[in-house]
Amino acid sequence: MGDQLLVGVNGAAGRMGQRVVVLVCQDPDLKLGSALDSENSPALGKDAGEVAGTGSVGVEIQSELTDRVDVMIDFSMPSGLLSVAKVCAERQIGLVAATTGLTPEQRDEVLSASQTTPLILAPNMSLAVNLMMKLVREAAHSLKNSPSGVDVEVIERHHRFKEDAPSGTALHFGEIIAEEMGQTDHVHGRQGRPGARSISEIGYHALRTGDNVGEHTIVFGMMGETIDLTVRGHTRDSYVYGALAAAKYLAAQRPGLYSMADVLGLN
Ligand SMILES: NC(=O)C1=CN([C@@H]2O[C@H](COP(=O)(O)OP(=O)(O)OC[C@H]3O[C@@H](n4cnc5c(N)ncnc54)[C@H](O)[C@@H]3O)[C@@H](O)[C@H]2O)C=CC1
Ligand SMILES: O=C(O)C1=N[C@H](C(=O)O)C[C@H](O)C1
Repeated sequence: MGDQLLVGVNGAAGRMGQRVVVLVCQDPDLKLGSALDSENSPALGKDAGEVAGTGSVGVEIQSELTDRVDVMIDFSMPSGLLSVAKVCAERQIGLVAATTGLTPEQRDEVLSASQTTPLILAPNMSLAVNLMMKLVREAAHSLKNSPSGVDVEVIERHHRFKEDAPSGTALHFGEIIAEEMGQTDHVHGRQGRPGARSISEIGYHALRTGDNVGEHTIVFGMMGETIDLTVRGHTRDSYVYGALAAAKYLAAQRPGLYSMADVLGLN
């Protein structure tokens, strides 16, 4: 098994990190090399597999990277991503960065790691969501000169525990639509008397309900008809499979910034 890729997981005790631990251990091409979490995590010192409910895997959760890994997968918090990006940049470890809710400054700091190491920074690792990004771009491009005007609204649903809103994916859908159609105002919810809707707006609506693992609907509203494009996750594994594909892809790359479209062959 000497050819196995050694994978580190940052945020290993979290909802996503636990599923990454389980699916890395099930993949014959991969081996769990390190499991990291916050220095305040009650999971420190525990076996990552035990925490993930899959039985002992012989890797303890630690707060610092001491073991050798080939690629790091991060599903943590902005502070966790910033720390691990610095380490990956210094040690030239490929980084799959999946954490959302970064400020523009934090995003730039993470992106700077691509000067010395292969990097993917993507708000969504799922195949279906990345394909939907292509479809939404095509719809926005085709509708941009619609004579009656098109109102675009982005609706997302996530579990009650999610800390950032709107989702990183919703914001990215908005960026794609604005690139194609030219809207300049990003409006988050509406209340009171905001007045008639302007065509220069993209509206965002973030629902937080139960254990929903993630749904996004893009509404293209016109006079007389509407197109709704929806993508729904059923389990968190949809994101993990994409992250594992990204880790394998980065292992063969030179330092630089890569995209999930590169990984999934969607370009
Ligand atoms: N790009 C994608 O496809 C996806 C991205 N996400 C994002 O991944 C992130 C994590 O999501 P969940 O697992 O649901 O959250 P979670 O709260 O269940 O897990 C986060 C984990 O990170 C740990 N953590 C906090 N600070 C840390 C630090 N400084 N260093 C290392 N670990 C630290 C926490 O202790 C926790 O175990 C969120 O930003 C979420 O939006 C989630 C799903 C898919
Ligand atoms: O926190 C989540 O759960 C998710 N976060 C990502 C986001 O903010 O876009 C991706 C996915 O929707 C699940």
